[in-house]
Amino acid sequence: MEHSSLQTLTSVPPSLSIAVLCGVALSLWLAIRSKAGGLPYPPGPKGLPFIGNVLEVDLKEPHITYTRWAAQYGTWEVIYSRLLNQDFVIISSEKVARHLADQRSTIYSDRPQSPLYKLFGVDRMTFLLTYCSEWKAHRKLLHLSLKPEAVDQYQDMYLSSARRLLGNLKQNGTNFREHFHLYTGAISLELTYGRRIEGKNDPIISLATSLGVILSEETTPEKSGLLMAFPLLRYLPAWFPGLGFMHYAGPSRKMVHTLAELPYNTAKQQMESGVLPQCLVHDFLTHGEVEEASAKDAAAGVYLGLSSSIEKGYALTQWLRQPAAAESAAAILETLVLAMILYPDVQQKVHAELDAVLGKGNLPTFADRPRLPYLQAVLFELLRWQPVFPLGVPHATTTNDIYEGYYIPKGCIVIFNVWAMTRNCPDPEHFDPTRHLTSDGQVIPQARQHYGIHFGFGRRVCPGRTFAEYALWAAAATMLSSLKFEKAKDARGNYIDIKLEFTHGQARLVRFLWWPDSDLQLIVIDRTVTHYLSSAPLRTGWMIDHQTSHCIRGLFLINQSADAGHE
Ligand code: HEM
Repeated sequence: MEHSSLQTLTSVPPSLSIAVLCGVALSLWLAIRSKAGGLPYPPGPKGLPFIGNVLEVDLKEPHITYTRWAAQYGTWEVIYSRLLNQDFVIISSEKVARHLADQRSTIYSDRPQSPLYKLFGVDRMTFLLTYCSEWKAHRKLLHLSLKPEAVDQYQDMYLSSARRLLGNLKQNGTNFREHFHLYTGAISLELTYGRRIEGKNDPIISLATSLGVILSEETTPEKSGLLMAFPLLRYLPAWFPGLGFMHYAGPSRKMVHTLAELPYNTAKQQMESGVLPQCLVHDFLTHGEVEEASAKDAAAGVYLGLSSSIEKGYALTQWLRQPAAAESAAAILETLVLAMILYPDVQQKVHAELDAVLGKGNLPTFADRPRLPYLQAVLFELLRWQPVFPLGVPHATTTNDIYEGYYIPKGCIVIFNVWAMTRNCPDPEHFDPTRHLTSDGQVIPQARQHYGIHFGFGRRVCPGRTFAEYALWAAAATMLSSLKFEKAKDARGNYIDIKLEFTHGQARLVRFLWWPDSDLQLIVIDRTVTHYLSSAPLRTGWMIDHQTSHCIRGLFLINQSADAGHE
């Protein structure tokens, strides 16, 4: 009997067996897709059995795929998709995002997890924690120092750091990206531990940078996927083929531990001796009523993301999906420079506003901020034009949910499609600050609320938003009060076109501007210096613009023949 059924099976033509298998797979797939008492998942692309929509997502620019889906599936602003075994909902409407994240915050405030977090020792960082009591303790602490009234106290710190940034740019514009990272990193470090750094050779920063390199090179979403698909692999030795990255797990854990302990303990000793300046750890020790371990981790979570990005460029933060303080703010400053070069009329208006309010050549203070609405609108427009987190930072659901008759399962990854939310306006690719202004040039009241989408949703919303806004404003106002950015010119004096290109972090969350290092791309002009002193030593890279009599310094190596021509 057995034999005959086997014979029957083997005698079936192969094409029929494949058809039967596909049929079974399809019914399984359809069964999976209509869960929870027959309620359907939100609309979305059908996808293939088992692998789901993996092949349909443009991995380089997933926000473009998701925005196309949002348009394709019409008025419904929540799209469902499945990548391998993982459910996703993609929300492309600010209203729905706020509704779910704010009003159902107990369901929508978890974070997706990876087995690599624990393996590499970063699982206790605030931004990676699940929605648990430990996370709540971190948020309580961070709120102490990052609430608007608290960050307001640091005005002098932002301004003096912005002036150092200006000095660095004037001194050596070639490394402008490094200056931006140093600026945002230094102020965040000072805010966290009250520790002033003068350069990237600070031992703590070097350690964090090395850690960032390990995490960036040895841990990738692909490796995370491997361990999630085959959890037992983590118990195999690191020499096992394909598991070489596990060699780095132990050292990484040690480095994270050192980085959480060392600066915290130093700050604590300074506190005991009465010399610790106002900072996060100062507030934690004075008012924070939580375990010391939580305080160390909460501080390290802010600090780790920032210091690693100073030199090696985004390493830690890309991989961890850390919505990093320094990295995001530095990326925004780069985009500011790009916008000023591509839209000289906008730059001219910013200069005019600054000169009218401050007087030409004077540096700003925060008292000037309310009188500079155009500059504020430029900062709002920067993030709308080129959001740093085009897909926000993913949340996950803690339980099943039903929204408008659609089923959203527990453990579903929730993507906030910030890109789509910033494209629903006329001519979205055009940089136009006046979108955020009334007809008489004042900032429209809703602009600030809409800007909030770049800092996340619900209980997970970025605790550093106000701090970031101060830091960006100080840098932008200080730089633009003195500097003018322009496209570079070739040897014949023609402007060199800039190719607008963005690149993504490994986790494809953060978009970075792509500046090919080899090209002479832009020049920075000190517009406060109108007379060139011939007695001053002529420095490589400086030249005079004879039309404006401005002193100009190339951000990249100035083309020799162009240089000679100007001199
Ligand atoms: C322009 C700069 C910044 C941008 C665009 C930004 C954006 C974000 C976003 C989108 C999130 C995720 C929110 C969500 O899950 O819905 C986030 C979380 C976070 N941000 Fe920021 N951020 C910036 C600066 C900062 C700064 C300066 C700090 C600290 C001083 C900071 C600390 C954090 C922390 C700790 C989290 C994790 C919150 C959690 O998971 O509960 N960020 N940020």
